[in-house]
Amino acid sequence: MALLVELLDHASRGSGRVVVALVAVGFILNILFWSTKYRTVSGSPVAGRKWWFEPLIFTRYRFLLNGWAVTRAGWDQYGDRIFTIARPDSTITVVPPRYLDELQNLPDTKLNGIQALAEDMGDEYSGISILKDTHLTFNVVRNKLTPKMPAIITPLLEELEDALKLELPDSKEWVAVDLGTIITRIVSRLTTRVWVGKELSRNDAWHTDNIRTTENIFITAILLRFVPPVLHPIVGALLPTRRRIRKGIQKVQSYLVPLIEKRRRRQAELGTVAEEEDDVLQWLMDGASEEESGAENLAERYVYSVIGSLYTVSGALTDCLFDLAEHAEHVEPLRQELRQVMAESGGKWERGTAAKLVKMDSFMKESLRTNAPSPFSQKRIVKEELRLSDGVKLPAGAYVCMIDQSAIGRGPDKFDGFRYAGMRQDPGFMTKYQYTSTDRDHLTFGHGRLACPGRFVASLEMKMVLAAMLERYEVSFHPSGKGGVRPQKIQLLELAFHNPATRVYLRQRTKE
Ligand code: HEM
Repeated sequence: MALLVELLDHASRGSGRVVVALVAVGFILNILFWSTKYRTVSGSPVAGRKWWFEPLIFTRYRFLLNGWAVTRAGWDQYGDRIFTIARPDSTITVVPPRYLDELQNLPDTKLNGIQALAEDMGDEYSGISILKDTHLTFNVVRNKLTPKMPAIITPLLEELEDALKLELPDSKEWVAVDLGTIITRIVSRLTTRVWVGKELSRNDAWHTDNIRTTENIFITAILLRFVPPVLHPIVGALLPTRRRIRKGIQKVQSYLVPLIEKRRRRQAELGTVAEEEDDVLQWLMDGASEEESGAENLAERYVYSVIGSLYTVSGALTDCLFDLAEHAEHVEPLRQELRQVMAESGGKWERGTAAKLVKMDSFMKESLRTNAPSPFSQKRIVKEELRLSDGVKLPAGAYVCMIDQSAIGRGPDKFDGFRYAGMRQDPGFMTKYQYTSTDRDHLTFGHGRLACPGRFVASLEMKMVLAAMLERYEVSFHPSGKGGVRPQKIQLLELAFHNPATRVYLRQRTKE
């Protein structure tokens, strides 16, 4: 945590020794050892290059410090054609959204999504390469967890109740809190409950170990992006975070390996899976290939698989709560909808409750539209040369992606939390504008064959947490409960983080 906070804190001030030193070292190494991992479409223009003769090294480091602005400039200048983004570690290719339909469902042998994800996230140096060449987690989340959503409502609510008591302030006065960290811990508990059960969801050390390991994976991935790929074996070997990841994995294995072995022994005795063990870990165990099924391998796989669930949901939830604080006019209508929906089910959260929270769904979608975690979507490695419908060729070995237009502010300017609720009143658009729906203008969950399989669970968990927060707390950026300024996110490369120094004020509501 300390290293992440340090890195982000320095980055947020735009100077600081850490970022300046890293940029300087990366810059020199890049001049000396430049190499690129990915091929590009010949003749495609480079986004953010100030003059045609500007050495590309400057464009690369402009992207590192100002990636969102470079992407925006690329979109504005070349949006409807193929262009490239020069990252410090490689050059990637941006294809326009008109190719979405023909690219979205191509098989892994032609366009590989998990390879692009792994290579962006530090590959073998962070250890995430263990996920390459397998769809185990994807299949488990899509085919097992999502259909089981009605069954996880009760355990999630029980876990949430306990987590709120532990993590949130018990005060009727305004109290300053680090909401991002609190929400990460709450989401870690919810995720653990659904993935491995109650024994670990109530284990504080488990959450700390998991969260720290995930942070070290992120830091390793980010730091490697500062230097050219030819140096990754050397820099990767020297990074202290890499050793910390190994230690973290060993800790997670020390919890999960005995659990997996215990389950296997019990299942051998009973000849069946106990009801309380019907969870994500069990489905991973059941679906694993021979090579994946060793207890240590499964435990390691768990760490990398859960990242997609933990950080995305906690980031999106924190944004929703910040949006509630900033656009407080939405709070009462959201509470009113919640009261009405809960009254219809006698105060109980039922199978259909989440779907009835149309205003909340809309608020979450608007929050995701205006706070997308990255301007890029549909990231893929081209495995064999592709000829597109208009004759353009994407070479094998290219990294291609699309721009999520809303992420770079090319959607409506104003935040309107009920925009999508309004659009859904037209019966033709009832489902098109749900939080979990994806299309060319809403790519934050991806789109097509590989679209995020966990978005339905994400939506359910987020609605539960938001409902609890609306019922029990007021949120503000100012200790008086009014006004205050929402801090800017920290942007580095194509990533955006909450500033860890951000404090939000919470106050318990008096019961209605
Ligand atoms: C707001 C929350 C979330 C966001 C914004 C998000 C976003 C994404 C995106 C952009 C992708 C890549 C899609 C593509 O390549 O086309 C993805 C993939 C994935 N997500 Fe999510 N996600 C979220 C929550 C979750 C949750 C809660 C889970 C698990 C329960 C999950 C599990 C996965 C998995 C397994 C993949 C596939 C990785 C692979 O290709 O194997 N996500 N997600």
